[in-house]
Amino acid sequence: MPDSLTPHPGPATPGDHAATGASPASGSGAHAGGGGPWEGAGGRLGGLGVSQGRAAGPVIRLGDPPELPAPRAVTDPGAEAATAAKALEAVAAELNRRALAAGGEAAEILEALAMIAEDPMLLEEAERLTAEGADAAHALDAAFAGHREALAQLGGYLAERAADLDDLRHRAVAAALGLPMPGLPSPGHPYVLVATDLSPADTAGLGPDVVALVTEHGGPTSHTAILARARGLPAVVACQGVTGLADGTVIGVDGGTGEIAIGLSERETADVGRAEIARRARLRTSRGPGRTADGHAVKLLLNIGSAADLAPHGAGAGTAETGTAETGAEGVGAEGVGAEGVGAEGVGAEGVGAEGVGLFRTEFLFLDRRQPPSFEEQVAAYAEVFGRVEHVIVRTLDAGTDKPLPFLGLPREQNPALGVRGLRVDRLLPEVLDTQLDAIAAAARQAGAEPWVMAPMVTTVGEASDFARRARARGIARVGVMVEVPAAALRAGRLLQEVDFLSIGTNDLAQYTFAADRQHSALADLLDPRQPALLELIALCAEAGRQAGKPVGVCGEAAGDPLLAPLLVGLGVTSLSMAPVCVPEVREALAALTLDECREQARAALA
Ligand SMILES: C=C(OP(=O)(O)O)C(=O)O
Ligand SMILES: [Mg+2]
Repeated sequence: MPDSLTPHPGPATPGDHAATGASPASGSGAHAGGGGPWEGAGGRLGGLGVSQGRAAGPVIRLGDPPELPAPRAVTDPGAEAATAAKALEAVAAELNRRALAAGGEAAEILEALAMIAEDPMLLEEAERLTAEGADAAHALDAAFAGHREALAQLGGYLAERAADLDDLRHRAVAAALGLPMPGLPSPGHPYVLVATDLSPADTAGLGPDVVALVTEHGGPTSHTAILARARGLPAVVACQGVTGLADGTVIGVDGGTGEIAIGLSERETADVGRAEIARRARLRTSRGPGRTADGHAVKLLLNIGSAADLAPHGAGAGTAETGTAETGAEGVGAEGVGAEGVGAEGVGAEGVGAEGVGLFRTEFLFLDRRQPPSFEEQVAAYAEVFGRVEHVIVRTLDAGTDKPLPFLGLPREQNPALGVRGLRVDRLLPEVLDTQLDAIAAAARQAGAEPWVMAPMVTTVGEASDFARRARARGIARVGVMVEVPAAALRAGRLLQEVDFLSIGTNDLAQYTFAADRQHSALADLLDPRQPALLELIALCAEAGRQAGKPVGVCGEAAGDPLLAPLLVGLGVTSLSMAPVCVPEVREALAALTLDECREQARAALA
């Protein structure tokens, strides 16, 4: 049975988000597979691609930090303390000035940095050191070093923030020495900015002439990566040796694969620019089923909370794209939209032409209420979605922790994330699940649909088999479970003897694998879905699915990351379910690589 949302021409998608295409030297991101669209006579470097897209242009390296001269004999400690204070003031003033000019997210970052420069503890430490005989520059250097050390010892995400302090230190020392403050070059032409590490202040202050970023240090959660992604600027971090390139060397940067090609010709540079413009245009109109460059089908599905997350019925009149021969049995096209599909007028969810709904989070119907929704109300809400989308995976109520439902009257818990949540609510209130399964079955009959149904937070085989029995007893043909707990991943093969499919919730699976609260920003590095331990669990599930001949998808946020999607496919998952905005880029990312290349990425990540 084909699973589909009718593809239709929709509004511009958020894939078109960068200034790079506006610049003549800006790059592509066409992701034509293994190597870039360049020869690059000067060889290659490799790093970690953290922001999709390709660009080419001459390298300009960020100016070196000021050299600290030998300590001076101090005759007037008060004057040194005043110089140190003025230097910190000047740094804060400069950052605030740039914040005003930048606006938005960049302004917030610059203002936060200005506040660090104004931190009284920093000044007190510098004053203490001048009183002990240090000159202003050395006092500032030592005060920043102390703060930096404290951060670095905390490790992980906070250690990545140490670079912020280095940048402030360079600025403050330069100000104390009467040197110009180090900062971004403005050569008046497009260029690739290369640096040992880029401070948030620098990244936030980037002008439109920067077409790509490459740094020698940095990680996927660094500000460089986050801001580059937000701006759609191709970026590569952890690129060893890049600062050894001479200014003016023309390089090609692939922010997806992390490849740097050195010594591009004028023609190659122009080709990269054209390809990038074409890529962005393609993303805007991207349609069709998910598949790799060699035709391996991977369903691209949507995460929704209600029918309102689908485009209004009838909004996207017209030209449904027809399926093609390579689409295969699981493909989607005009023929995939039957009477039970989204309708002849061709409504694609948000116009992105996905192949169905991979995660219908039903708890949104239950939130913010004094009473649970009635049986009839539930039937109407589910039938509305089933009537508009042919392939829907509906998840039963996932209450608890971040989604509390007061009317359930669940007992207060010391540690709710490890308590009665998801399917576990059924232990206390079995009628909630029974009513919901009844409502799903009734809605399916009403809409003439065959939804797949899955349970959240399943931990044991016993839970899976009980859930499957109760769902099948109501005529629900395809029953699955989410894999969000390591115990479930470890028993994936056994679970698949009970159910028809698995859907991996990487958000919770990361939380429970790394014992790190998924909402805790200071633990973001632990929650990074690239962590090999998480990837191993995903691989276990995918392999179990392959052996059982049953689908295993991913519906956590990781599925919508175009840098991760190929890797997940390489691990063997069969579908990716994501927020609608993510679909075009993920589709594009998969289409650029063969299945073998995806597998190679997976092998490398696991290693
Ligand atoms: C998709 C998931 O479920 P939710 O984010 O709703 O907990 C997940 O945990 O990855
Ligand atoms: Mg979850």
